[in-house]
Amino acid sequence: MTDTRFKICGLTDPADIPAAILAGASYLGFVFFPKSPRHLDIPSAAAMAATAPPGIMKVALTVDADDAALDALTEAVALDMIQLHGHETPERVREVRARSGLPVMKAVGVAGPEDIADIDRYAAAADQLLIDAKPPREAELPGGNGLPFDWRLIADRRWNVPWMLAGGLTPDNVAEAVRMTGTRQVDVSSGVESAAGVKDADRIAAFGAALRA
Ligand SMILES: O=C(O)c1ccccc1NCC(=O)[C@H](O)[C@H](O)COP(=O)(O)O
Repeated sequence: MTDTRFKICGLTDPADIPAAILAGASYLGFVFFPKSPRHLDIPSAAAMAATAPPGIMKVALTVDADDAALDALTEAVALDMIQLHGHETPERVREVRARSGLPVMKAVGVAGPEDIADIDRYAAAADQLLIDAKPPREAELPGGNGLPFDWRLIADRRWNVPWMLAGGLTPDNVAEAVRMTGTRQVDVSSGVESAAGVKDADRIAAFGAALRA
């Protein structure tokens, strides 16, 4: 399992960056969604991203952002990828890629077999997919809810773009998730936190170790 790449999403403290790097993360995720406990303002994100070593993908997560918001982000923060975590259509995914000049990862929520067709639809438009648990109807946040979905739904599926498994992953269950789905990449947020929006360096290290075990 040593080649499983991972993203630590929702970094809020400058100290989260060395913790994620030390654990072996390939991607660092910054959330731009004011309702989230992980929301960052642009100057804070720019300062944090500037401390990341070369070769680590710095990903901005946005939710149904308009062009002006995306332009403000991409002008100020040294980014390598944009993650769209709202109701963006495949056409909007293509627009964001063309406008930003950055690769785009589209999050697709899965709750049941009826959601698998959506993954196929977005695979034709995005550079990467993030296959996440669909948020419960009453959830305040479209992601970062610490909920897994039934991994058997995607166990035998492959797409023609790179994809990441997300949703409720923890140091304790990530090895099983990789085994069941065959994914080469995973994403975690609340599973490596001590409280909402507060990353825990020991849990980040344990997550990386679980993928190397
Ligand atoms: O993390 C957030 O606060 C967030 C807010 C708005 C949209 C998406 C959000 N997170 C999305 C992610 O990429 C998470 O890492 C992914 O949903 C997995 O989260 P978790 O189940 O907590 O590991």
